[in-house]
Amino acid sequence: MRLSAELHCHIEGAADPQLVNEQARKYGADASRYIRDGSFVWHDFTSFLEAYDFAADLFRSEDDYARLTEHYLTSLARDGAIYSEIFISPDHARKAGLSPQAYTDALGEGIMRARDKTGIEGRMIVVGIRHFGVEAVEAAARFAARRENPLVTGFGMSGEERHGDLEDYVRAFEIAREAGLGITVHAGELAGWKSVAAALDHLRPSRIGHGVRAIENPDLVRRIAEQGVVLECCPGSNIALEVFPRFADHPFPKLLAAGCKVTLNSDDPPYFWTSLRKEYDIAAEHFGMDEKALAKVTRTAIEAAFVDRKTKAALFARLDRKSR
Ligand SMILES: Nc1ncnc2[nH]cnc12
Ligand SMILES: [Zn+2]
Repeated sequence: MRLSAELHCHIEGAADPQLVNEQARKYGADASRYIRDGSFVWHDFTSFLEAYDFAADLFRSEDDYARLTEHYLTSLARDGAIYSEIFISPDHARKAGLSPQAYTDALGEGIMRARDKTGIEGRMIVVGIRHFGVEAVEAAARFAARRENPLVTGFGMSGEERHGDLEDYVRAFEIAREAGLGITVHAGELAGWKSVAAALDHLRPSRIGHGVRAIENPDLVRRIAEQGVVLECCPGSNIALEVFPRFADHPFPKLLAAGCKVTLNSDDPPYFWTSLRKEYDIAAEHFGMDEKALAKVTRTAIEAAFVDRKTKAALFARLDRKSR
């Protein structure tokens, strides 16, 4: 089996339509506006976020979140994943009626259960939601910085990239950095190369969520390669959201050829009709990558992981055993 690792998946966005329908029944909600014929319904980024927020609101108890995480990571491991970082959103939990601490501990419990069953290692990246505003993102950073759950190892920001000015979010990222958390930020997905440059200038992340629209500026691509910034690429998501028209137009192969560190990720898998395994298959089919090149992508992900050195060494040992 091909081994893989994932750095970019929003846990609320990993709940498949069947599970969301079960949650809707449990809480007496009507999901028919957002799920039809067993598939999520949306037509652009704004309506995607609406469907996402609706589904997230149906995860309300500690048990809901623990089961979601256990279920997602167990299926990921069955597809060959040995490591996964999930984006977690205390704001979504609070809206659903759960405290950030209870939410994080429940997700941590799900991670541990999946590890006990399959051996997959998991960590959490707290994200602030950009369009919820600067105050909310700073509050998420302060929560992450307390590091009350040891599996929280990173901080990031997702949401509507076209909202607000990145410079206004500097404080949030400084709070997280001072706490020793790994830093990543969504940029260069819905907005162009300038958004990626601004993220590097102001937030100094070691990784960028997406970042693919850096391709619009060759100097920026060179900068990313030279600085060793890791791109969390999500090709299936990009095609579904029409960031690029076809896989043949996706810049992944060009970024790789330019020396950028690239990884493969599923983002919000059922919304974009994908999975981590499908992303690797897409790279094989559309980007001409052989198994050796895909194994290198997995190594890049482990190298860039927000995880302690000992765990990282154990993950590399698993990859080495496989390649012998
Ligand atoms: N693809 C995406 N971009 C920005 N924010 C998100 N939140 C969940 N999925 C996202
Ligand atoms: Zn994302």
